[in-house]
Order: sequence, then C-alpha cells, then structure tokens
Amino acid sequence: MKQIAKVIVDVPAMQTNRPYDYVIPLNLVQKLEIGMRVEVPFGSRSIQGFITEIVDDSNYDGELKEIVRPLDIEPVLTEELLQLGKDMADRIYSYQIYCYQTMLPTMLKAKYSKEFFLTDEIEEALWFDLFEGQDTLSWERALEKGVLPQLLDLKKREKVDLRYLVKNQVKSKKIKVYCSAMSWLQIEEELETLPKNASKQKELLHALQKIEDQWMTKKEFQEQFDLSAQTVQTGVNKRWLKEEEKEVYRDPLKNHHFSQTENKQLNDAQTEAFNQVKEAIENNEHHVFLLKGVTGSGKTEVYLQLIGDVLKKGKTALMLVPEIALTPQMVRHFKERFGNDVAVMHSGLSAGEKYDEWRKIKRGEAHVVVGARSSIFSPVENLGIVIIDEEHETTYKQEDNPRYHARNVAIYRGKYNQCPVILGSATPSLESRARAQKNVYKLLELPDRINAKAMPEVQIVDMREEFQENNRGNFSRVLQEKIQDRLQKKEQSVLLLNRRGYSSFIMCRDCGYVLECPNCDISMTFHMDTKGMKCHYCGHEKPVPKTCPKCAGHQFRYYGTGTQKIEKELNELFPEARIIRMDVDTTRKKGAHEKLLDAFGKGKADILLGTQMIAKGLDFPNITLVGVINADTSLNLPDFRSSEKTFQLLTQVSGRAGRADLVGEVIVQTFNPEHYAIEYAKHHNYDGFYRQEMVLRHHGGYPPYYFTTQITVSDADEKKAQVKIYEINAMIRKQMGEGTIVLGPSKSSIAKMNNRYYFQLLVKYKNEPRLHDVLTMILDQSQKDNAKGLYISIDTEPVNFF
Ligand SMILES: Nc1ncnc2c1ncn2[C@@H]1O[C@H](COP(=O)(O)OP(=O)(O)OP(=O)(O)O)[C@@H](O)[C@H]1O
Ligand SMILES: [Zn+2]
Ligand SMILES: [Zn+2]
Repeated sequence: MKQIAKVIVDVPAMQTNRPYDYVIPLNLVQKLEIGMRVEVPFGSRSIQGFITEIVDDSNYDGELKEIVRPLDIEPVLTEELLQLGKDMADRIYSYQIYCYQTMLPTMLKAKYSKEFFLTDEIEEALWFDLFEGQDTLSWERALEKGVLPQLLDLKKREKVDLRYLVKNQVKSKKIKVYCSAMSWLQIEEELETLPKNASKQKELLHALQKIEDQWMTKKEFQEQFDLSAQTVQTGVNKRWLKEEEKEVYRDPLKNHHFSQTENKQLNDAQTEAFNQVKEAIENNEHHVFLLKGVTGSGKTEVYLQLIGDVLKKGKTALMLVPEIALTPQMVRHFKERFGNDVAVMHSGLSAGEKYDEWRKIKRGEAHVVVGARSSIFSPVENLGIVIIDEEHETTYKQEDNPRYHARNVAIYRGKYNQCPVILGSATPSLESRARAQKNVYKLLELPDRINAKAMPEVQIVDMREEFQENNRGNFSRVLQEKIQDRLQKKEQSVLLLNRRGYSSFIMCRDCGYVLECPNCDISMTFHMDTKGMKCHYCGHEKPVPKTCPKCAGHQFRYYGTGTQKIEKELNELFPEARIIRMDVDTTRKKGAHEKLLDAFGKGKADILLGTQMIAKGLDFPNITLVGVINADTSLNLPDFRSSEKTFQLLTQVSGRAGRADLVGEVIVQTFNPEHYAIEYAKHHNYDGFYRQEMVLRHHGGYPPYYFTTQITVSDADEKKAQVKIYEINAMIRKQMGEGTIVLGPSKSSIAKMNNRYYFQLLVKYKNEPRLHDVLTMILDQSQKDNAKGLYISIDTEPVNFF
C-alpha cells in the first residue's frame, strides 16, 4: 500500500512553512514514524526534514518524490512536540522548521555519522549478513548494503540500536570497569598462597570477596576499600580482576556526591500551597498557579514534594530555572531527593553531555528534568507538572528566532497533558501577578520566611551626600563600617555591582569624543582585563587609542565602574579581606562558576563581589551582609520595565542575607533614594510596588494593560529599510481598530548594528483579532525582499526594549 509522509523541510521561509508530501519507499512502509527526521529531495538538492504526518493520499497534483532515507530509527520528536512546534510557529511568527530544530540538542542538529550496534543476540546468519561478524555497523555501510529495512525491523524487536557520532568523533563515552575474576572459594585459596606480609594484597582479596560480580572503576575500588592505586593495579596484573569496557553517559555531575534527603515537614503556608496543587495533580486538571513566596520561604521544598508526588504516580516533571540560577546548589536539591531520576540540561554542558542527558529523558530513564529555558522542550511523556522558578526572569524569553517565551510553552504543555503549571517567584512579573488578580492564575502565597525568620533590614544610603562630603569612592562610609564589622565577626558579605544597562567607555578629556564602533551605532566598551575596546553588538575589537581621533588630544577619561575596579578599591580598603569576584570574566571557563561559589560556601572568602549572577539562589547561612554598590544604573534604562527590573534585583539580592540563624542586613547605595522601586524594595513590599507600578502602566498604556508586538526591519541599505517600515506602518494603521496604538516608525535605539540599519514599530493593543493575519501577510509578501537581504522580524511581547 502506498503511503505518503508529510514533511516539514529545512528551508526556513514563509512559502515553505508547511508540510510537503513525499512517497514513502516500499521497503520503508510501516517503518517510518512521525517525529523522525528524513532526507528528502527538494529542488535540485537533498535536505533534512521532519515527518509530521503519515497519510494514504495526497492532494498534490504533480508527481510526488520519494523520501531518500530516514535519519533516525526512532522519532526524535513526540506527537506533542510536533503539534507544539506548529502552533508555536504560528503564534510567534516563526517557521516550523526553526521551532523543531530549537527543540533538539545540538548533537542532533550537527553533522554526524551514525552506527548500529547490537543490544541483544541475533541469529548467527543474520549477524554475519548484516553486521559482518562485528558488533557495530556504520550507517553508511548499512546504506551501501541496502539493509536498512532489516535493521529497522531488528530495532522494533529491540535487538539493535543506533547511536550518533558527531563528526568530530565525540563518541559515546566508554570507561574501563573491573570485577572480581574469581569465585569466593578461589579467593580463599589465593589468600593461602600469599606470604604473611602481603597485607595490602590480602585486603584487596577480601574486598573482592565482598563485591562478588559488581563492576567498578579502579577509582571506585580504591575509594570504597581504601586501597592504593598500586594495589589495585597489582590485582589487575595478577588477573584477580577482569577488565571490561562499558558505555557510560557523560555525567556532568560525576564529581559530586549526593546523599539522599527526605521530605521536610512543611509549614502551614507550604502545606496549603502543596495541597492546592496536589489536588490538581490528583484530578488531572490543568491550572496555572502563581506561587509567590518571599525569599527564603521554602518554595524549593514545595517544588520538591510536588515532584515527588508526580513521580509516585508514574509521571514526569519539568523544572525550569534561569540559566544563572542553575547553580550546583540548586541542582543538588533535586539530585539529593531524586538521584539518577534527574536529568540536568543547561548551556554549560558539552554537546555530548547534552545529548546524553536528552537520551536519558527520551528513553524514560530520567523522569525529572531540571534545566534552563530550552529544556521546556524536553521529550518527556506523561507529563505531571511543569514548574518555572523565578518566573519573572526575562531570560525565559528567547531573543532570537524562534522568539518563544518558556512560560507560554509551559502553559501549552500543561494544557496538552492536563497537568498543573507552577510559576514561582518572590517578585512575580507584573503580567503574572495581574493574571492572578483576575483569577486566570491561582495565587498561592508563602508570606514568611522559614521558621518565621525576619526579613533582613534594608538601609538606603544616599550617595549624593557621600559625594558632597568628599567621599569620591564607590563605598559609602556605612557600607565600609559594616564590611569591617563582618570581617571581624568572621561573617560573610555579598556585594552586588549592578551592571544592567551599564557600560564603561572612554571619552577624550579635551573634546568629549567617545570612541564608537565603526559597524554599529554604539560606543565601544572598555575592558579592563585586556585593556582593549570591544563592541558588545558585533564583537569588533580595538586597542585603546593613544590619541584622540578627532582632536589628537592625549588624555582620556574612563567612565563606568567594572567589577575589577571595585575589587581593587576593596583591596585597598580591606587589605586583609579575602575576595571572590564573579563576573563574565571570572566565570568564562567551564565549571568556574561552580568552583567560585563552592569556595565561598566553604568559607574560603569573606566577600563575594559580583554582577547580577550572584543575586539568585544562593542559600549560604553565613551571609549576614548584602551591599548593593549602585542601585540606579538599571533605573535609567529607556525601558518601561526598568523600575520593575530594579525592584526585582534589589529584592532578590537582599534575600541572600540572614537566611539561617544569623540576622541579615542590607545596604543599598543609590543616587535616587526616593525612587519608589527602591523604597518598596527597602520594605520588602511587593504588593505596594505592584499597585503603584500598575497605576503607572495604566497611565502609560503598557503591559499588562496592553499587549505589545514589535516589528523591526533591517537592511544594509538604510533607505530600503526605512521605506519598508513606512510601508508596513501604513498597512497596519489602515487595518487596526480603535484603541490600538501604533508607536513609530522610528530608528531602533541602536540604529546601526553590524553595518545593518534598524527601524522599528511598536503596536500596543487590547484586542486586535486582525493583527495576526495582517502580520502574517506582511511576512508572506516580504519573501522577495528577504532574498535581497531585507529582514523583517516580529517580536510578540518583547521583554527588552532598547
Ligand atoms: N518546611 C521546612 N522546614 C525546615 N526548613 C525548610 C523547610 N522548607 C524549606 N526549608 C529550608 O529553608 C531554606 C530556604 O528555602 P528555599 O531556598 O527553598 O527558599 P526559596 O523560597 O526558594 O527562596 P529564594 O526565593 O530566596 O530562592 C532552605 O535552606 C530550605 O532547606
Ligand atoms: Zn579629542
Ligand atoms: Zn559593533
């Protein structure tokens, strides 16, 4: 019987954003499944695609081409993910192919070679025929021999499997493991033959009697039985131990030891929150819960117990954490509770590690996924709960195409699986809080810290006064005193340098010239470590000029304060203090982030100085002082969310102080002490902030009162981009209803980037059912321009305004 596969092809364009029909070759009928990748002819070439549907008939009039070959032996996308990709592409004006590719680990996107391997015994004749007497068979060889259909059959019978080998030869990882080569009795005999003084070897033999047929690495052997490497090697040489190679998952946490933790006794507020969600789990009901709990209120424990509950039902759980909060401390909570049932996904993993974690999830070997934004696409089945911690974080929105928001994807998956979604935060986004107000989300609150611990006292320091009194440094006198005090008491301090919306640049003292990037419309940033200038948008680098390009003056002024400069100042003020600095420079190396935090946790430093990345998730008992060096920089951004972001940052970082027995204290230095974001943060008053900010948003016509969609046009030719944005502007204005506001067109605030010119338009609306069609049409019509290098991008609910 003839079968047709509908395939989304790897041609990201509006016209090709729909399935194409291909005939399934006869020998693959009944063997291909939806969600598999296939190679298909397209025009004159061969490309990759995803099967989204298999049908008996095609409406296509012309002659259909055949699928060239499958690229997988089992689906890489589930039915749910296929559907999600389709809906998502439409909602966020992207292409299905982009959405599907985003869902997969890089290893599956990269170029790869593949091999079949035996997982079970097969008939000898077949073994010789297919595998030529070997354990593995490369994919190419299988194609050459034309035996793919037979292999797929064997796969169905669970006799063979396929593994991917990346071009650069990162194979599945193998390690050597050892096991006793002798029976208990044989060992007894061996013991008799040993001389009296061979005590080490005897120890080894006794150890072997204990492990029986358990396989271990040499290292495990040494550690478990307290033996030296040499002794173990003797055992190998004497053939007391037999050796074997074992395929292992690359375990990014291999050096960590996790001891099992038990559920904590929940307090009243935790219990109440837990029960409400549990009810939804019991009834297989989809609800979105907003768990608003002050810092240190024990949100994590609630997540843990809910996940435990879901696992007991044989279901799976997705736990999202912002990338920078995905610290070992965070992961540890989950590993300690659920052990190997947890897969961890974040950008710090190598491609191989990510692929291995993904496979664990796909195969159902891990039921809990803890990860950053993109792990919302994990191929879990039978989903029982989705949790998004720190739900207010803007990094949950991807800024490149596909511009999805993990929160929306979470809700989609929650609906699809009829399971609850929890959005947790001490400082919920205004959008989420407002939805809870309208009962779209259910509000759950943890108003107090665990054990009724007090919130830390926050003191605001007016830096203008410091200035007037001739303190030109970055540390106010109070903050200096407090740091000194902590040093004496051997307690720890955390200092935050707010770098949001902030850059350091150099300016000519004589003429005021500021060095700008030649490709972009932005001043270049000065980097202390390399003593060079760099453009943050295109990466262009330059040495610091010796003379001013404009007036040939020799003197430059350095603006802005980097963490290095602050560290230097700290060193001068407190020569005896041990300082750990955490910023992009000190955390670039893999594992550095974790090492630094670990050292701080172990008390190897008195002060942790860092950027935003230290504001979250730290739960160290000895931190009693938090200092915010500059609260204001993020207040001055041309973004209607600048107050919200500042309030969130201050609240989060304050939350690091006094979480255990010691009382915590916070010093916030600012040039705007009367700003409401700072005032409310001082009093830990989220609700007050929420009310005032809502009034302002209402007046300004901003979210959550309005939806926003931003349209950006860019081209290497400024004129062309400008003409296009005016065209779009006219089209939109003509069709939009009353009450919809169109702002612009205007130059983007970074009007030139990487030698391309940017223009934008912002549409604000409450209810605009036609907008979607109009925008889709605009994208449709822009195909020709696209080929000539003019790009239109549409961002729904942008989170960063520049
Ligand atoms: N029911 C409980 N009994 C005792 N200790 C608890 C309980 N629940 C949580 N804790 C402990 O309280 C501390 C704070 O909890 P947790 O880190 O989960 O707070 P959080 O709400 O996630 O805070 P943040 O938003 O600041 O990250 C942790 O050390 C945790 O182990
Ligand atoms: Zn000059
Ligand atoms: Zn640049």
